[in-house]
Amino acid sequence: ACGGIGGTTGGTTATSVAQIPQLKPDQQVSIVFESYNYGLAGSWTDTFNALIAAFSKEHPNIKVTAQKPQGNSPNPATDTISSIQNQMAAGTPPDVAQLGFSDLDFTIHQLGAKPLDELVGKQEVQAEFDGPKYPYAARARTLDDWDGHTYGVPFVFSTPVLYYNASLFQQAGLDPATPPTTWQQVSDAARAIVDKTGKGGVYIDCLTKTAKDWCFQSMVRSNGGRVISADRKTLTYADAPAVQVAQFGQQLVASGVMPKLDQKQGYEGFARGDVGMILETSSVQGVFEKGAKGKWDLRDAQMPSFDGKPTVPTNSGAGLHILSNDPAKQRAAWELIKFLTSPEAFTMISKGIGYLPLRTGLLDDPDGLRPWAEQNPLVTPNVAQLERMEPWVSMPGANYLQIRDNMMDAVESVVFQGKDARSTLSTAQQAGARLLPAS
Ligand SMILES: O=P(O)(O)OC[C@H](O)CO
Repeated sequence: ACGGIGGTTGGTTATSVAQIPQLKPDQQVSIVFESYNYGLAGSWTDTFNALIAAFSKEHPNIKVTAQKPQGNSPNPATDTISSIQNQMAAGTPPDVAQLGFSDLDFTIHQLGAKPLDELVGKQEVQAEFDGPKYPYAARARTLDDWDGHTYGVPFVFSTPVLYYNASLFQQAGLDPATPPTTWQQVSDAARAIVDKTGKGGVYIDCLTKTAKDWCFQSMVRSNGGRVISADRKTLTYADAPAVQVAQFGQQLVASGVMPKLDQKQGYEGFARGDVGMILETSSVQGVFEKGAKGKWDLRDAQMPSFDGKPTVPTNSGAGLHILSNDPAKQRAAWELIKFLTSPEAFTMISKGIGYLPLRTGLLDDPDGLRPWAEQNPLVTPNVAQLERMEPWVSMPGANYLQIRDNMMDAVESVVFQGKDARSTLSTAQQAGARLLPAS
């Protein structure tokens, strides 16, 4: 029987590991922590440096060496797995790593992430999620579960948020108090922005290989389909709902309201005030706030719907996983994980970067994040979507990345190069189907 969000696909799952001892008060331990949030200067790196400094103060016996994934992809979050594999081949993997939910199947079955409930015991895992004060949001706490075990602690993520430039709305004669709620309204607003201001209309950061597939999955589900069947055995991204999403993106580009930009150009352009709207992860909210400060009015809204069909927000982001085989390092890694997911840490992460505070009770507490949230309403649409969020589903098997990348390459070529949607997605899907694990 399968738990989590899908079936296992073979590999090397540990089913029984010994519970690790506590560290002695004077026991010195060094661990390596790898996070893609070290891959972008500014709000990401600053916040993570502050987090590790605060942890080191609380745990002077644990020395943390923090590093970004090896590689030079424009999106450091796409370098994580090859980085771990290279270090594993060299015999020196990091002890604790922040790995994407899209990589979960592979992380468990090929990278050998440890089942935390066996490492530290079920009760301690439960206590971590319940917290003494602010429990994890219900939709967040099981994202790294599989087959009845907890292989990671969900850490940083967002749902798809529609950020918009209220100053450009005003210049275009649009009402910034009523942002678009449907994709048709987005298209119309984008047209007005292009025509009246000469700026870009909208950038949907869900339609390229670099964006990965978290919010493409969300858009397709919001149009009544899926990219892979619920049992993760059949690819379904050449079905009508996905084809229509790709065609919609293509029309936006062809009509000149979505600029032909890659991911980095897209979010940097929006931060500069050169694009009216962007569908984006809140991981770059700090970049937008910095760009907007003193120059233009940054606001946001929930993701738009297709003609009023209910939206299905999915999550981006990553969880924290223990890869070390050494009991002392495993315990030190667990201490780091507990700290990084503490109320104190989520307060720093939400304020500094913009990711969701997964201990959502913080937002209701006058001594927690409530005063900040009242001054910073950008968090509100994201938190509302968290309540009905569905998991970002990882593709199955050892070829999962190739399956995902083939799909997103096909989507990208439809949207940005004008390829025929139906035939392009069908051809890619047939190739992807051959890469699925035999079952
Ligand atoms: O998945 P997130 O939300 O952590 O964001 C990382 C993105 O890939 C940045 O573009």
